[in-house]
Amino acid sequence: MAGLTEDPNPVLDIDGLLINQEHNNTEEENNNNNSNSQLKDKSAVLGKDREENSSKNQNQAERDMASIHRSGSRPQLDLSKAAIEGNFEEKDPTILLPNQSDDISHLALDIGGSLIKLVYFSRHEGQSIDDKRKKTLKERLGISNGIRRSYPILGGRLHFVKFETTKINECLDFIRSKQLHRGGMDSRHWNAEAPANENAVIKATGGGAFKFADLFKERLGVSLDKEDEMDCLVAGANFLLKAIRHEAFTHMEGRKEFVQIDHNDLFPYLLVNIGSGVSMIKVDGDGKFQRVSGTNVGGGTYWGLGRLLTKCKSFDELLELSQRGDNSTIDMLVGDIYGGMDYSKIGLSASTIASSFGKAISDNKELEDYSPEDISLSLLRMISYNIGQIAYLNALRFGLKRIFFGGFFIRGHAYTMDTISFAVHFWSKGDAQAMFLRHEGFLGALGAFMSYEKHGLDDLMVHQLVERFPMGAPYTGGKIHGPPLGDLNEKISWMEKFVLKGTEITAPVPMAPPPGTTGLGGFEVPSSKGGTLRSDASALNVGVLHLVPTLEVFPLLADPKTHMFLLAFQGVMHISDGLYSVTCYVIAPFSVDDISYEPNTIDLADHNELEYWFTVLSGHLPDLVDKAVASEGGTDDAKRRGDAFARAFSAHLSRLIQDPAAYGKLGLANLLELREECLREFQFHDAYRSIKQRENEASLAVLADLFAELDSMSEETRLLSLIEGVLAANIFDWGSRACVDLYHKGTIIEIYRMSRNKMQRPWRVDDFDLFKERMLGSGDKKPQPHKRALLFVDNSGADIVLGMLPLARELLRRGTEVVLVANSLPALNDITAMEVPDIVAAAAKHCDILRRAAEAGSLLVDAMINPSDSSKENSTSVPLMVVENGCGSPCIDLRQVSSELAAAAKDADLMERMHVTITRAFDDDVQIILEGMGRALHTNFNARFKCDVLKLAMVKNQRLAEKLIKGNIYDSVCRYEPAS
Ligand SMILES: CC(C)(COP(=O)(O)O)[C@@H](O)C(=O)NCCC(=O)O
Ligand SMILES: [Mn+2]
Repeated sequence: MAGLTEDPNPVLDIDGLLINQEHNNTEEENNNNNSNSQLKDKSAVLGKDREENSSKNQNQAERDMASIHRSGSRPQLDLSKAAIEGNFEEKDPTILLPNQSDDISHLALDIGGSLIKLVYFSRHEGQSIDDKRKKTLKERLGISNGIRRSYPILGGRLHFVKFETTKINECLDFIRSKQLHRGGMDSRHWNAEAPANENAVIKATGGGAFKFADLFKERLGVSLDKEDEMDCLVAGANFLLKAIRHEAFTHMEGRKEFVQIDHNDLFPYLLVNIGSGVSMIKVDGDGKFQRVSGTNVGGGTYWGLGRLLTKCKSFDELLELSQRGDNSTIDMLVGDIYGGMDYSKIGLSASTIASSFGKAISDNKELEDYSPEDISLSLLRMISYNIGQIAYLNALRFGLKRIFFGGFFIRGHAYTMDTISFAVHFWSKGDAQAMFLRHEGFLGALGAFMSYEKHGLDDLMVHQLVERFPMGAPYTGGKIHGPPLGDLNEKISWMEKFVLKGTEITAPVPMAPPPGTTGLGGFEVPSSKGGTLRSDASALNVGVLHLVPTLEVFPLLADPKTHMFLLAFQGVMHISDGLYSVTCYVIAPFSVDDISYEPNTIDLADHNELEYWFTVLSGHLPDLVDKAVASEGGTDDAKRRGDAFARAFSAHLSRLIQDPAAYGKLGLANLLELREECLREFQFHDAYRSIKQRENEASLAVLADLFAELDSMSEETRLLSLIEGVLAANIFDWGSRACVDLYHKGTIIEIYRMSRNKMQRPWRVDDFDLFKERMLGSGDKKPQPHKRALLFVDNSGADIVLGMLPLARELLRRGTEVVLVANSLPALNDITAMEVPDIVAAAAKHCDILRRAAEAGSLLVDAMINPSDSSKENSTSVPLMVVENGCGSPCIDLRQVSSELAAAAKDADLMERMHVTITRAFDDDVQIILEGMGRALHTNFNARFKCDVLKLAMVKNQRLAEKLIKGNIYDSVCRYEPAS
């Protein structure tokens, strides 16, 4: 690559643009001061560019808006026929939107003795724009529009909210403010199309469904349709255990571990629901269960006795007291009886509780002489152990190995869970396992929701559910969680108030010490006791469940357990060249549960890793906020949102450092995605917009020269040069602190050149020779090119323009169809699927191969230079296509990708005919190329595929380089793995 790296080609120098935004600002200021003539010259070029770009920017802005709508983050309101309901004089009257169909909501309730639990559904259909590219792509990939089912859940969200039963009026206000009681349901059927009606019915379970029926009728005009509590508990638990990936977990000695439940081996199990009282239910299948036992000593007992004995005002206060208690002052321990010794013969340590509250009989003390903290702890342990023990005995009675505990007694309280686990472990001698559920308190409400006919929930599969944790969601509803949040403005005000109050969600949280051990001797104090107890609000670790029926598992993930379901056998058998070839019909919708794929490479269960990445992300925050605010014009509104975003994201980090498993299993990819989602929540839809645009323009300006140089090379030199180009250009990464620091030191082209100069082989991971052999063969043997290549592209600017596009061009030249796979939504400076066609169109001006391929892939619909050409259907080239990947993150979890991408991963010709020849797997025809740190290192580094895969990335973080490849920052990874 002599020209680009050594010769100062004049074309390369036309863009002296500095890529750092702050740097540009400084540049402009310097110009104003006339203090730097060199910079002044550059600024002149900049100014001209800006004028020329203003109309382009406008187009871009329009497209961006389209993309925003597509993300579904800003539902469009249909205000036609809007009317104020009730009293016009009222302060905040309810406004009815009869024609609003985008956000229809449906509701089910579980009204218990102490808490009301609500599950409600809001529809947010993605407003996908079906442009010509998409339509042609759908035809080509054989994607039908018929994925939609007749059920109402087409895409929407399930929300989980709770209120104290004593504050039922707040609950009613909440339902009214969100119009949840007008969800369009006739007497029994849940019907999204039905108009709001007078005889609306809401499904409800729990004793309060009877007690408060009149109040609901009076206040909301709705009837409560009562559902059996046990039916609901079981339906809710079965749904959660089947549909939510990280729903069940164990909790021992302060450690939470998620359990992967095999759906084929879920039943039978024991469900222990700890509410005011306790029910124990043997569950044998969907709708198949039996209440086998229970105990009247439950959550109500703890709260009732606790209130009498300590004068506490709330359940949470009582629980909080227990954190600071010492039960040995009041419980009689084995050591008290045996003079401080263990009763080792029967395995009881000195600290085992021999008799709860037993010391009170011999002490000459009154109630006032015991501390409320000690009483609370003693009571909590007494009740938790008792429940654990009875549960185990029932499991033993029916030969059940698994016991799931739910109900709001647990409240995510680590000490309670440890105590129950300890009892089960102790009495079963480790044979049975106590498991807990993240949605522990919502089993009944979910079950009530599922009792609507045709709710569509039980059709959903794990990969169609995405859980998001917007700020405010877990805190919504009732005084204990703050007011119901109506809009962004309210959310921001609430965040501001929250911080002013100095409540724990934003307070700096000390790094938790590594968990200690309890010891096996007996009922010791579990180690999770102590430290700060989170408020009930923040302990409600459930997010909003997004139901996305279009998501699919990436079909090329390899897994030995993956099985295809043979639906019909064609019975054709023929012998050719000594090979038996059997053709059969196959439908292969394998379930994600069969896959042992783990997207994350870095395990954040390692506390050192967790601490490191949290520090890195906190460090990025100020800079990110600056970029985000600038991307929205730096207005006061943007600044306020920027501030709220920073607070919200810090609050998430604080929450997660305290309890890393709070939102489910946590990997680095989840953290990086959480940051993007949090930006979107505060309506920053593309923080790096202008940076991306500038880098694209600078790179496109030198592309023709790059093509000319590449074309003058031999096939072998060119292939090496192309891979070097991809690795070198991956340096343009605004998510890496080191790289951003580097951008202050030079122009795009200078940095690109420097990066190319450092590309000498061998790279730290270097499978290039293997890749070359697959591409070019060895000796006289010329291999068959892949039929199709999927290129997972990463960053905008040089990365796509000077790295991935030239590689795509090479593959096209060799007769391989190319699919560029790009993000659905922005993340850092990653290119999105929406932006790629413009880049391709600009590049196609310099290159016939790209132009013909883009035409063949219908990419040049609007941007085509010669409109008459674009109608030519019979292009001779293999096509270049673009698909969105279904994500808005710098990483990719291949268990949940867009249906477009899934379709592109299947061999279109063969799959269309729905048959494969088993002598040759269709996957052999496909090759995938994963590019960038996020997609090839942080995630998928260890993933195995059914097809050939090339993983390319520059490592832009010193710690990751040391850890993953025993190398250094800026080392390169070129990993080639033939189909497995
Ligand atoms: C966010 C990223 C994964 C993006 O990398 P890319 O996929 O663009 O190569 C990467 O920039 C990253 O891991 N950054 C955080 C660490 C750091 O600042 O060094
Ligand atoms: Mn990136």
